[in-house]
Amino acid sequence: MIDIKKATKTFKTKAADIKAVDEVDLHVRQGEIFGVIGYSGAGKSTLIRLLNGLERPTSGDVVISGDTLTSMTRPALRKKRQKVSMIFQHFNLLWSRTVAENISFPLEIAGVPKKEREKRVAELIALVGLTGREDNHPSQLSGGQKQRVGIARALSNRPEVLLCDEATSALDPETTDEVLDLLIRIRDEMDLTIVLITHEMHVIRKICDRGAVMENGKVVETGPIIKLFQNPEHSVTKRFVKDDINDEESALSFEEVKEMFPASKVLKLGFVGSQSRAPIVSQVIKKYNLDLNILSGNIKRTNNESYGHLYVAIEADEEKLGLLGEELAEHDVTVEVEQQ
Ligand SMILES: Nc1ncnc2c1ncn2[C@@H]1O[C@H](COP(=O)(O)OP(=O)(O)OP(=O)(O)O)[C@@H](O)[C@H]1O
Repeated sequence: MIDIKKATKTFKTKAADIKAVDEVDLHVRQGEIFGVIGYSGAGKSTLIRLLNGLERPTSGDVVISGDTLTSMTRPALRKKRQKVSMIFQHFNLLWSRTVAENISFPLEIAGVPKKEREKRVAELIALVGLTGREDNHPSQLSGGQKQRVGIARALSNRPEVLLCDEATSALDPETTDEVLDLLIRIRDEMDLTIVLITHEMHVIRKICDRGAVMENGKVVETGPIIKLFQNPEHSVTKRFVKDDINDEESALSFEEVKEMFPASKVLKLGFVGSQSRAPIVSQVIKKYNLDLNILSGNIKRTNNESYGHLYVAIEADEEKLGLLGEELAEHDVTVEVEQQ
């Protein structure tokens, strides 16, 4: 659906040439929610501006549903840009216009007749859950409601692609979740392709199907979200995952565990996929008649799977541990014996 082919964007400044995007190759599939994550200055905003045609790559191509943005005429690009819309961190609403008038604005620019505009605006207001707020001004709305107006406005011209630029960064966690749920719903209902940029890993975890990690203008790692979380390879990805998990591993003192359970071994059980919620561990423990103490754990949900780990102290000899490991491995639960 979207193909970014060896795209580079260099800004020439007095001091130096800055490669904000450096030979990026990315493919985004139709109907997926694709997340780009990176720390400040990684090149995310520049990448998203290449996608909406606001910047032209210095070299390389950006292709959206078969149209190469880099070789389109200005009028054709203007038309295409109506199909690639965007929502912003600070909403970018027109403060003198009402909710309905904000949503109607892109339709006016596109020359849609008044009757049709009114019908479309009413549909969109219902879709984003703002019925009754049509005549409010943005200043009368909460942050979450403002972003709903931003989303409705972005959808007015029935876009193929919705770009989200840190769209939830100014919202509290609960409102963030509501807006993310809305994005999932509109993707499902409208078969939209969504690309979002963020520095918040939980946003990626909660709604994205696949993602890319950027550093210094380059994509350093890409893949399905569950893979990025379960098995991060690049140091930047690892940092993001660690921040998200807020890992308690370091809090685990083996001295304390040894004192409490002198005859036990400490195991780290790793989970990925739907079995995380199934009672596999308790079934296997019962089967081998073992004693188990849970020390700490962390199971997280992505948009459609779970992953995480559990530290347990367990009393068992080598043979039983071997059998336990084999049986859990059959259910895709990994077992590591921690050093003591
Ligand atoms: N118009 C410009 N002129 C010169 N340098 C620029 C321009 N736009 C971006 N840059 C530089 O390109 C690099 C990438 O910036 P970009 O804004 O794309 O990163 P980002 O990941 O979106 O960061 P942030 O989250 O802080 O916006 C930075 O070093 C930035 O200073």
